[in-house]
Amino acid sequence: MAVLDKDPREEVIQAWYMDDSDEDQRLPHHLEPKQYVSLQQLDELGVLSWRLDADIYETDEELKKIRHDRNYSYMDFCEVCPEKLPNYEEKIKNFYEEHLHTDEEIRYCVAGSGYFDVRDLNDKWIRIWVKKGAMIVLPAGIYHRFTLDSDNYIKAMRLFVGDPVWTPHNRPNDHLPARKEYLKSFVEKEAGIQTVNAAA
Ligand SMILES: CSCCC(=O)/C(O)=C/O
Ligand SMILES: [Fe+2]
Repeated sequence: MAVLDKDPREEVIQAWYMDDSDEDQRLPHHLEPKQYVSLQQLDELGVLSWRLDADIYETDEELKKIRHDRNYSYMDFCEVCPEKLPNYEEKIKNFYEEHLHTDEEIRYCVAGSGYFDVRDLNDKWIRIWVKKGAMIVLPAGIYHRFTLDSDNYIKAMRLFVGDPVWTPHNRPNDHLPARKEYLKSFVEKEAGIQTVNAAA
């Protein structure tokens, strides 16, 4: 019997559908019963992920290759805690406003942990828990938000193609080309599947 190895990403990235409660945003907000979302399902939404060795990010060849292949020329760090992040309270509030960007949001958690929430195609919230070693890419045009978890600390590497643009476009902003392109990619995928089926 073939034994399937566990995907190493699952040790540092987990995702699940959220409940609607107004309780503290830093709690997990699982549905009852819990409903997990696979990395494959995230991939289908355009959310890419890797597991890297965060202890060696300065010399890591795997990170170097991802940056090279995807043209991530810009890099800095964002440490989210009151002592290190200027205007902490305002930033925390803004990160949790539902928004989109006109470019990918690329984050590599090198310490701590946090939640990136993304909307699925039925507009339901999926909570993505990233821990040390998790790198994720949220595609341009996806509605999302970020919050710390109850450990209250994350240090994330931020990557970007060229000069960074961090502008959040709060929902609703459906007229933006990035949003339209994001939604169009699903129509195209669907059409592609139908073309393959018709040819079979
Ligand atoms: C962990 S990085 C802070 C969150 C952030 O940069 C962002 O843009 C959230 O959408
Ligand atoms: Fe964002």
